[in-house]
Amino acid sequence: MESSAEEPPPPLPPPLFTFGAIADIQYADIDDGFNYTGTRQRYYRGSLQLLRRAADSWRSAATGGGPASLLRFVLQLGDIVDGFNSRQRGASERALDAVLGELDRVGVPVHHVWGNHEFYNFSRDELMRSRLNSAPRGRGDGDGGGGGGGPGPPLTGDIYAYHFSPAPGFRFVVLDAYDVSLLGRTVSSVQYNNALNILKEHNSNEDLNHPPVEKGMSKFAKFNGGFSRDQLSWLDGVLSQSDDDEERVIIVSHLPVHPLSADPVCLAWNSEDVLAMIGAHGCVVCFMAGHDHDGGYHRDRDSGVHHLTLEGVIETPPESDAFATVSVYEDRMLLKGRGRTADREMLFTWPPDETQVV
Ligand SMILES: Nc1ncnc2c1ncn2[C@@H]1O[C@H](COP(=O)(O)OP(=O)(O)O)[C@@H](O)[C@H]1O
Repeated sequence: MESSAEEPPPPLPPPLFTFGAIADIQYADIDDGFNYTGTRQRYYRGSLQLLRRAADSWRSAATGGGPASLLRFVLQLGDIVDGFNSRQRGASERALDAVLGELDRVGVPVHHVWGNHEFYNFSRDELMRSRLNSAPRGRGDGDGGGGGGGPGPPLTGDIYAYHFSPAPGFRFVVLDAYDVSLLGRTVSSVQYNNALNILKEHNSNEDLNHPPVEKGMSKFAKFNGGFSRDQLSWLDGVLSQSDDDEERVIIVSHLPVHPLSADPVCLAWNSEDVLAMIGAHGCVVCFMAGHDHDGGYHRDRDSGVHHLTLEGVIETPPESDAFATVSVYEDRMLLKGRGRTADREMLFTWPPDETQVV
């Protein structure tokens, strides 16, 4: 019998590790509503059901399968509860308990990113003391977080950023996209006034939540924020160390930074600074964000970095889903999407050779 002309590709080995990712749950125990422009329905109660389905799926991934495929952790990309909760006494805490209860059932660590809705519900101090602060505490060994140890200059003050290594050769960096923002900063603080100056320099609207119409300026809205010089120099140190250690780095932030990976109105104020820094460090392979509920994806032509914006749970109808389970291999990440979130293969090599389909 003749053998077929083309052999099928060999099956992939088991992944090195697997993780879950979800964005913009924005749970509130209120009736459905719409986004500000009235163009998208928001399913405030339904978001908890969608989170439950994601948790069920991750729970079986964490407990089933072979040891190498076990789900290690979940990334919660920000806006876990909606700002509407803050209008009713005690509702923010109740909503937070409800969503964290669902995530607890998965039985793996959850890494929380902070978005604008975290600050509509809680002060920065409250967040720092809450379960939404997932930075490892009191460690100085390079896997520490916040103001703790790690390469580069230590983080000072109340910037919520840290890094962790779930497996040898891989590092995740959690960024604080509201470090420079009106949100979460007290009106009398130096940080608030610095942020106000930046915002007013680019946004002349009376309502600073109203984005400017000028091209490239729409990101300068009050519901966004940016990264301070301190945070960027800390990030530079972390990435330099990862370059030296030949690690692959995945950065996570509520706000996206690549203009082709999301609606530009959703970008961080100083997105260009982060893009330039990523471009200067070969270790970064992926930047994951939320905030734009439509989601988005773009592979940067220069750096080869995958910029992935996850679809928001809050604008996902009850009959659908929006979450990802990502398996990480030596040379790629395979994202298995559910519902509105599409499957995606993200190769690490760049530029791709002709045997690879990007
Ligand atoms: N175009 C706009 N003009 C004025 N205010 C806006 C505009 N878009 C959003 N906002 C306000 O900004 C805040 C955040 O908007 P929201 O849509 O809830 O953010 P997210 O997309 O993070 O859910 C809300 O208070 C909302 O009313």
